[in-house]
Amino acid sequence: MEQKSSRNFDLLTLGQVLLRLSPPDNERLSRGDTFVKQVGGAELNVAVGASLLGLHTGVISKLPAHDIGSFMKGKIRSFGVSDDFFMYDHSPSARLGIYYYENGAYPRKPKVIYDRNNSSFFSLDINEIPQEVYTASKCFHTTGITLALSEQVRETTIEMVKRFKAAGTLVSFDVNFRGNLWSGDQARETILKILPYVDIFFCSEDTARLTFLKTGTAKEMMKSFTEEYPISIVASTQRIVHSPKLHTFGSVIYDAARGEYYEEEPYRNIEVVDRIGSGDAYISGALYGLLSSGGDCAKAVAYGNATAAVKNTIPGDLPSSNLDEIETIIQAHNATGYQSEMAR
Ligand SMILES: O=C(O)C(=O)C[C@H](O)[C@H](O)CO
Repeated sequence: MEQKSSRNFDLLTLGQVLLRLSPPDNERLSRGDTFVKQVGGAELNVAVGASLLGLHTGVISKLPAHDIGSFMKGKIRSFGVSDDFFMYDHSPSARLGIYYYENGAYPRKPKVIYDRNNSSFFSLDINEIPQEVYTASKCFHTTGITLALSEQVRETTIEMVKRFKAAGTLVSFDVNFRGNLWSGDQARETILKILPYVDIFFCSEDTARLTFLKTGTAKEMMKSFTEEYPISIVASTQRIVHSPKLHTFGSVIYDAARGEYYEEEPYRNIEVVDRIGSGDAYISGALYGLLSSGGDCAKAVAYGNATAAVKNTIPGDLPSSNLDEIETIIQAHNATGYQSEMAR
């Protein structure tokens, strides 16, 4: 796995930053008088998680040039994530994407309502992205959410993926399939166009089967991506939902150059408070593991699993663990097998 040490950033992510509005406690979206403001967006979540672990990260995005944009910018900076590559929309109709989230409580499911169409990010054009971005970072990460947003954003993203790859940047991509943004067929058709440029690929077993129509075991499917495309690393997370508030989380990583799979005992009996963003937290930990070690997949599994497991226990989209916390949790996980013992 090649890393260019002269690059200023370890990780740049591309995506829409979203304002999340949730009624407090278990109140419903259709009732109540108050919303809690939170900050989200899959690619921002990854940049925040990796920054808290110690990587130098930034987000490439487009925000409205008004107070709501400033609120987001302040929040993002407070996590040490750079706004060097923010573009601003000065038009009178500039707006930030919003999503409304209602917490679930068994047997009522959680609810997501997007209000993001035609927000400022949707006008992101390849010509407004500064050329220096393509050589600014060791790794570039984006997701299927960004590709799903609009034709304009899709074209910009595909072109950026190609330019980052051509500039020698490691390209990381998470399918992150959202059925409320596009269909499986649309996702497959689009993502297959960028897989020739992807180095690190995050794809769940369900998505491999349902979206990419793969068959076989989870490990066979992971390997098959690397046989069809020049992908170096495939990571797949696994979640078992024992009850709405009690989950098991683990992952497998396949290293194509070594022809080896890496996995560890999963985290069991996670007390889930808010699972949103835990997949992104996993990616932040896995990329930290890879980028801080020159491609050690065992480290990626350990840091990815621990960062995701902890995120599940915290409200909001963003990870909040620093390196000390994650390393303490990894040590406890390895030494005592506490989570494993509890399940036996
Ligand atoms: O759903 C989206 O598009 C978001 O980006 C909001 C959340 O932060 C994201 O889903 C978590 O992965």
